[in-house]
Amino acid sequence: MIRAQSLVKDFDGFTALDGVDFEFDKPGIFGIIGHNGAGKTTLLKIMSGLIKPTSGELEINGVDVVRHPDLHKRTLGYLPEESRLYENMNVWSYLAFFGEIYGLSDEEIRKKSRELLSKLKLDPGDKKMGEFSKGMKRKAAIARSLMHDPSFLVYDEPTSGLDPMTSRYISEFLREIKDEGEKTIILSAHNLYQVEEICDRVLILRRGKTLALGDMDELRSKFGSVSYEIEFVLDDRDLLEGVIGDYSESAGIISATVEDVDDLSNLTNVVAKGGGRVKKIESHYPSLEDMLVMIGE
Ligand SMILES: Nc1ncnc2c1ncn2[C@@H]1O[C@H](COP(=O)(O)OP(=O)(O)OP(=O)(O)O)[C@@H](O)[C@H]1O
Repeated sequence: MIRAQSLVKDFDGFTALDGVDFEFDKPGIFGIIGHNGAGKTTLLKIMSGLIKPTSGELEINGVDVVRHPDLHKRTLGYLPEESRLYENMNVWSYLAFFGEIYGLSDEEIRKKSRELLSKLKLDPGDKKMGEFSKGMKRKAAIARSLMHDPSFLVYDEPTSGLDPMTSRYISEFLREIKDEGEKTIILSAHNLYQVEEICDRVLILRRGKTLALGDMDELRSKFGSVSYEIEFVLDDRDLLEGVIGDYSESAGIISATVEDVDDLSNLTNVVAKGGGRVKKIESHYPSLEDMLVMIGE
């Protein structure tokens, strides 16, 4: 359970977060999105106990994170936007190093490292981490964040800069963690398709303020309704007068977008009565990307 109330963060007179409130009350994935500079990393750092808010309250799983960040860190796995890896180490020593910091036994370290590298499909061979690809580095950092089996994960842009295959693999990995039903994952991302796919609840930040908060259905109803794309054939174009506005035509097929379900029904009646035929109707919901474009910088 996360409860954030009126979180404010000032950096030398610049307000990066300006009174952010939200709650997330179950295991699952909570996404934070917004344009560059919206305050995502600042919020994630506060949620990790790495920096303190200038004012406001934050409680995570019963711990007052503002006053007791160290208590919170025991159950936290944090993935920064850019992880500093130990270039000359191999990944086994790297995971062992962090395993020891977390107080794991040698046996636990070996078991956990094997399990995580296999789940993440990270096969390091005899490469040092400095020789890893970006995707391998990200996977190593994710494995490190999970060594002590934390219940709360804070991931800052887990798939940024990765190719679509690796990005997809990491999304699937996060979804599997979510399906186990024991961990809460807070992530920020610019890959909005990924956020739509895996997040249960999304916070949209704009210049440090909450612009919207909800699951995808709630956000869609806030940012606009469904529209319908229709394709049909109809010989007598005069029948369309006053029924639809703009339409385009290619190889005898007419395409139009209709915003209202009654207008759609009216149009399909006109097409049927005029001896035409509807070939396709598709519903179009606003995506998170559409929403971010709508809200502007
Ligand atoms: N330590 C700092 N000192 C001064 N200003 C800061 C500091 N950290 C962040 N900021 C400012 O706070 C604002 C929010 O930054 P933040 O990194 O949280 O944004 P973001 O949403 O994560 O951006 P991006 O998508 O580009 O990573 C920015 O204007 C940034 O310059």
